[in-house]
Amino acid sequence: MTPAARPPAARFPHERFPHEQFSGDSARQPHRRLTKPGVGGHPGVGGGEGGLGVEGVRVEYRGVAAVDGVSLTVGVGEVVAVLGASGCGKSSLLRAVVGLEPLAAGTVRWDGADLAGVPVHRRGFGLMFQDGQLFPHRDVAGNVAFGLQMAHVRRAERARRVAELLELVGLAGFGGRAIASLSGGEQQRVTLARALAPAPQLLLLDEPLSALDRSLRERLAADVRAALVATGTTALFVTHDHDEAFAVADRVAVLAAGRLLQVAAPAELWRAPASREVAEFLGYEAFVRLAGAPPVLASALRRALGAAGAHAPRSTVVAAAPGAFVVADGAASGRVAAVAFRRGRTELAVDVDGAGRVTAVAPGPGSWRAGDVVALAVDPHRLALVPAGPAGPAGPAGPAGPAEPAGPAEHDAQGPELRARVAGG
Ligand SMILES: Nc1ncnc2c1ncn2[C@@H]1O[C@H](COP(=O)(O)OP(=O)(O)OP(=O)(O)O)[C@@H](O)[C@H]1O
Repeated sequence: MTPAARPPAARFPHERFPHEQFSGDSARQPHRRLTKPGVGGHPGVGGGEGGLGVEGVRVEYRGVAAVDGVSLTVGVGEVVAVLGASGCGKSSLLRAVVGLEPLAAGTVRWDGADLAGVPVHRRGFGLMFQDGQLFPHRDVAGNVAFGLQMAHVRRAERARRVAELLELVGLAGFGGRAIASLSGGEQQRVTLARALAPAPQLLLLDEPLSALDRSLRERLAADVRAALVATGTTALFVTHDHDEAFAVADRVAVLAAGRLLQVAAPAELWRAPASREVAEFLGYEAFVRLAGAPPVLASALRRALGAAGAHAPRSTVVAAAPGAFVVADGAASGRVAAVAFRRGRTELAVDVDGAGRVTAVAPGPGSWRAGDVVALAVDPHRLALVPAGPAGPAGPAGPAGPAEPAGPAEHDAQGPELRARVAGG
């Protein structure tokens, strides 16, 4: 049971969360088709009128910006994850969207209409939190039916809807179970079903899985996505977990210190981070400026990129993720600093001239020891090209200096030229 499954006593007997008061209109919508409209071509994606439009939003606490000029769209039926480290302003952004936080600047629109002055309960948005805040005295079905009851949906329709949603979240037959008898993961499934029941026009999920252990989180992230897709729900999903963001979202928005650094589909974000800051945040660990790198390393990276159809100009910085270097016959080499066996593969900390210390991998266990020299091949799927920093093509050899920040634009700040070069990489 999640620690905070019990709502505060002050909320009884009305059983109504201020942030979960659904507008009658949205709650009375007939159940949406269990298919997602327009997957991959959502109206509103890329700045259209439909769905959520956040423009230049700033949230301040005592004059200090927690969210600083964020612009973002979520198209109808689209799932966007806001990904960022703790304290970067994710929850503040979400609270501003739902109307719980005043805007110091900017606008929040739905279907093109400015929501300034529209109270929380009239926005038709739903919220789901880390702690599900389920009603402990209601059974599972009673919890899922809550929003429908508030909207005076008829009993038969309610029962049909509850059964459909419980099946959708993998809890068919759980309707009569007491909340206290459920595991943490099952409780979050109930919370999801309850949040989806009134068919909110936008569902905002704030770290909904972070109270669960990692393996459960991974499974549930896939199930959350499946449920959002099946119901065609438009959603903004806040998380600090990269894997979760990549598993759940159509597009991922990277937030740091209140600023939006990049918004892109998961594969695009991984392949073409807009800046070194984004790449580091995604876990890229070594940055090599090709011009000035040791020739052996530069040509090994070039060959790997070339094999994947990517062309790297001399000025490019190549970012390498853990596992980009593989212990195998290859042109590059390095000296082993440490060895760790991890579930079916070995990870070696290897010092590579020009790249610094990298995490190289080898299949299975091995007999490497610190000080050994190992040959390294390069896995192009763990490389990315990031824009060169201010030092430019004549920059220092070895690990690259800091790259220029990408700026706050919603769009991929990398620019069409470099993106075209990495296409297929
Ligand atoms: N009510 C408040 N008063 C003052 N400062 C606040 C308030 N709420 C948030 N902050 C500050 O604003 C910044 C952003 O907070 P926010 O909760 O939005 O970040 P977050 O990315 O959601 O963090 P986490 O992942 O840890 O929940 C933090 O520095 C936080 O301390």
